[in-house]
Amino acid sequence: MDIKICGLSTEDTVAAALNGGATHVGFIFFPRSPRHVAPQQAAALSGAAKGRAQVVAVTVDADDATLDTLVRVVEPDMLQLHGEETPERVRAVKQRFGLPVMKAQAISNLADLTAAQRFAGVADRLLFDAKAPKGAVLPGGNGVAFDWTLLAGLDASLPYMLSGGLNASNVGDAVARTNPSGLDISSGVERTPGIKDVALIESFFAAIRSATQRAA
Ligand SMILES: O=C(O)c1ccccc1N[C@@H]1O[C@H](COP(=O)(O)O)[C@@H](O)[C@H]1O
Repeated sequence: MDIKICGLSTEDTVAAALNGGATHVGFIFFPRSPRHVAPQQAAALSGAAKGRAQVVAVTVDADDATLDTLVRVVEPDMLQLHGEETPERVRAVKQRFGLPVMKAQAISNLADLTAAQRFAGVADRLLFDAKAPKGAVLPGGNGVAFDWTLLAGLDASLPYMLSGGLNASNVGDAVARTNPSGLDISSGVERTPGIKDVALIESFFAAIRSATQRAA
């Protein structure tokens, strides 16, 4: 199972993610987020991940000029589009940059899952996240889970990562209920918003290990 630790901003937490077995490390490029990093900072941090994990640049309705800079400076392996991007926009981004795209879809009901099917054959992967609470500043990273039972019977024509409110206490249950091809976590391994914690990252990986051992 792929595991993405998202919203990293320090060397020690990038190292903890990689040592724990992260297959993806995510950097947030959204100025309103407490996890926002400058492209040069992400480029420096992601050096440690080269050859060990995929570097994911997370953006929200970013324009071409912003993406041009990110792709040039950070050289990510994948773009995560976490805004209101349409299938046409996803197609255009893939064509312009030649990079795989993971499209986030906010989920609060079955209609949202149906809407996600618009990206079949367009995005390389989906990321199911909870719909942001009313008044939230961020479209993701709010530490809120959605009703995982909505995923039962999902036509899994697209691989997806499960995200939204995951932490060491609930990840075992999440895996048992949804059997996703990937997991994505941000605020569940933080001490305070934007401040990742090495011990919480280690606990998260330990919880995944015991969940997968139980399932085997
Ligand atoms: O984390 C952020 O600040 C963020 C900002 C803008 C778009 C996406 C963001 N994070 C993504 O949100 C999900 C879930 O986060 P959490 O575990 O519930 O805190 C994760 O995919 C991040 O990539």
